[in-house]
Amino acid sequence: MELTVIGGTGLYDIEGLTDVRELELDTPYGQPSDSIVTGTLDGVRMAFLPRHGRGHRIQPTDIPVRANIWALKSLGVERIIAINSVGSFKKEVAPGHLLIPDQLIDRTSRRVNTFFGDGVVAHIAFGDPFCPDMRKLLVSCAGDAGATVHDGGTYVVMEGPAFSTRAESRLHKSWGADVIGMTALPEARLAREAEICYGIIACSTDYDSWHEEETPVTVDIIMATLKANMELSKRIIKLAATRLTTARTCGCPSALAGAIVTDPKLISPDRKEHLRLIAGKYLP
Ligand SMILES: CSC[C@H]1O[C@H](OP(=O)(O)O)[C@H](O)[C@@H]1O
Ligand SMILES: Nc1ncnc2[nH]cnc12
Repeated sequence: MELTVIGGTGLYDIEGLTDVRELELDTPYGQPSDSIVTGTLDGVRMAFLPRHGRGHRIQPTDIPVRANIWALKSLGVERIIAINSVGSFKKEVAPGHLLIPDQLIDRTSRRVNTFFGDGVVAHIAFGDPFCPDMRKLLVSCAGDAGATVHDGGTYVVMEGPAFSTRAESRLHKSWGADVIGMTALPEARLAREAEICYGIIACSTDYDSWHEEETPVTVDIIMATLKANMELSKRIIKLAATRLTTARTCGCPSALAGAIVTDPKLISPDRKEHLRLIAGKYLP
């Protein structure tokens, strides 16, 4: 599978695929958010998974992120483009603009964020949470697709589901963050543990709740720019599919090398088997 798209709010299917198959997968972490559609887009093998499920049934806290990433890894996925709607903390990142983030701040509180634990300790490097090559690809494809695109920025991940208070919004803005959403974590962290290249197209839909002259964000406000943002995202996905290089030269394919600190002799055969898909090459 050369490329995978995880769709967010407003993106529940991908158009133009041929050789379409719909896979209902099960994983050690339960079922993914929905069936995974695979197919070919302009000669490139692709997979698509909507993180909230079709019909938007799953709230951010309840997204089965480990099942989603495990299922994609089991299909041999090496690269993920994630589509995320976000509120903006910067006047210049207006609704309708796109931003390709390079940093994250974790403000979630109710999510399991690792495949490890249960007797196995692993500390991946996450200083740069996004694949640099995916970021470069997304910035160039977004520009060529006609988007106003901001290269880099910090995405605050909040728990939700309610939007921020004005005070929280001002606090996040004062930290120098650029955008806020509810879904980039633990998705990015689990993709890194699974050694999958991962990049986000953050689609600005609103000014969150900090702006003195604007109404604090509501779903209605978000809906006003959602359709145009998703049309742009689909154009970017198409361009990205044609511009993939075959071999990965970033650090993502070896993200787990040296990260597992537990003495392998102390890891039970059952636990090793459980982790085989994610970490098998490091746990002989
Ligand atoms: C329905 S607006 C709030 C919703 O939109 C974002 O979703 P996603 O990141 O999947 O595009 C945000 O994180 C919230 O889940
Ligand atoms: N302001 C906002 N806060 C959290 N998630 C969002 N998704 C889109 N806009 C958002």
